[in-house]
Amino acid sequence: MRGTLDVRLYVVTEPSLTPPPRLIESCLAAVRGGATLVQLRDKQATDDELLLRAAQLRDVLQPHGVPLVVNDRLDVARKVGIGVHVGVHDVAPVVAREVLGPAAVVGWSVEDPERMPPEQLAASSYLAASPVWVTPTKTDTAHPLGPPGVAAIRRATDLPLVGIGGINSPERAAEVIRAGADGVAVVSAVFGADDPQAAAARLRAAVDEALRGATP
Ligand SMILES: Cc1ncc(COP(=O)(O)OP(=O)(O)O)c(N)n1
Ligand SMILES: Cc1ncsc1CCOP(=O)(O)O
Ligand SMILES: [Mg+2]
Repeated sequence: MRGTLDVRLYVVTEPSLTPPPRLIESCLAAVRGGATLVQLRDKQATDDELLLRAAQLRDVLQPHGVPLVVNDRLDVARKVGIGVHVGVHDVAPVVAREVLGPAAVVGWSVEDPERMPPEQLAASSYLAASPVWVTPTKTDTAHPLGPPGVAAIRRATDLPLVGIGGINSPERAAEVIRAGADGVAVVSAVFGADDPQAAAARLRAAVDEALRGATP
């Protein structure tokens, strides 16, 4: 594993699949199945709702040693004492790092391997190759990178790297790892499954097996 952050199975919430009454239960099921990192991604919640959900999730994940990251919202991350994931159209990793301090998890989406300024890399805890494949879960994405795009990012940095987007099977998860990623980030493959724990376990097993075969 590169770095100290465990990104092997990163689950990202989505209000239509993890509605508020089921949010905590769904995330805990994913963790029981082997999720190593959780992102609270909710663009519909009010500020108060997001703050409350973030604090509750932080508290239930903490005994499992699974870090929580909030999507986009640096203000929420700062208030709740959690990490943040930022994309190309959000605040830059250098800004997030300055606000959250050296110990925080700061994740950054990479949509183009040619656009990875060293100062942003230095401020990031992990990178997400985004998207690897087309996905119905998020349609306003950049052009899919495919496994070759993941490999190009891998050649440019040693930071922990996940692929996200369209990773809808253990086979695709393994393909992303074989391209050079350290883990996979998924929404629907876990939270859209009838049994999120079992789905997470299958993905995690595929990631672990592919990692065993990957060159160190
Ligand atoms: C792990 C991970 N990777 C990529 C994204 C996408 O971020 P972004 O491009 O900022 O898009 P939104 O999620 O904000 O719609 C992500 N959230 N998480
Ligand atoms: C949040 C996000 N960022 C890039 S693709 C994506 C959605 C991934 O969803 P799924 O795992 O269901 O394809
Ligand atoms: Mg964003």
